[in-house]
Amino acid sequence: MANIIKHKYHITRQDRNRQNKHGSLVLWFTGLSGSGKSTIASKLEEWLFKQGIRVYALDGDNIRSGLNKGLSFTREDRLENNRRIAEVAKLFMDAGMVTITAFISPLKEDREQAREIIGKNNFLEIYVNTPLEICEERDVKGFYEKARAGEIENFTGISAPYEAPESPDFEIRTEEESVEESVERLVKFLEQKMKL
Ligand SMILES: Nc1ncnc2c1ncn2[C@@H]1O[C@H](COP(=O)(O)OS(=O)(=O)O)[C@@H](OP(=O)(O)O)[C@H]1O
Ligand SMILES: Nc1ncnc2c1ncn2[C@@H]1O[C@H](COP(=O)(O)OP(=O)(O)O)[C@@H](O)[C@H]1O
Repeated sequence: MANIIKHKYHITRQDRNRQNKHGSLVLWFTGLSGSGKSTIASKLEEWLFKQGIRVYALDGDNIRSGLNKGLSFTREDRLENNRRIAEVAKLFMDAGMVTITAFISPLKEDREQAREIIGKNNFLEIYVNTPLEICEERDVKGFYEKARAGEIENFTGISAPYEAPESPDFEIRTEEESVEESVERLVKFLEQKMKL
């Protein structure tokens, strides 16, 4: 980096964690469109917030319509989308938040890049494993129908790939459990992973 000299600030993530009385990390949700990422992430955020935990969820609404406005769904832009999300998630984590991200992050390279930026000890991969047929049946936004009709190109699962995580830290099968059950399991998992 040319002519950039970092100023050393003195309040550390550990100082913030101590003040908050809980740790901070990133819960990185991945899954197809309509798999349930936003629904579960939002309920988890609500649950943690009500417990007094500092939590923030990054989702399409606050990223693709703001910071990442202008990025498309080509491979190159998705990788860049996920890179910026990971950098933002890292800042939130450093600020002491339990940080939740809910993006498709379709390829292993998207998630590996995020893990590298955030740091492997702070990164939990949460795979919302809902079969394509079910996502398509739900078709929450009507995008699958459009993608099948060729009206949306590079649509994940239809005309662009999704690589399922091989060994996620946590897996959710939404055809087998309710949102409430997933959140309950996630909270127990988090309690084991960090001091909440
Ligand atoms: N071509 C294509 N493929 C997949 N998804 C599409 C596409 N075009 C628009 N959308 C809508 O954008 C949401 C996915 O954006 P993400 O930022 O999560 O995607 S990615 O991680 O960069 O792959 C996704 O939202 P979710 O349904 O919340 O996953 C879609 O509603
Ligand atoms: N067990 C479940 N967990 C999560 N979502 C579910 C479940 N069962 C049905 N759904 C529905 O599936 C849809 C998932 O949509 P959404 O959360 O927007 O997915 P994504 O963010 O992955 O695109 C919602 O309409 C939700 O109500």
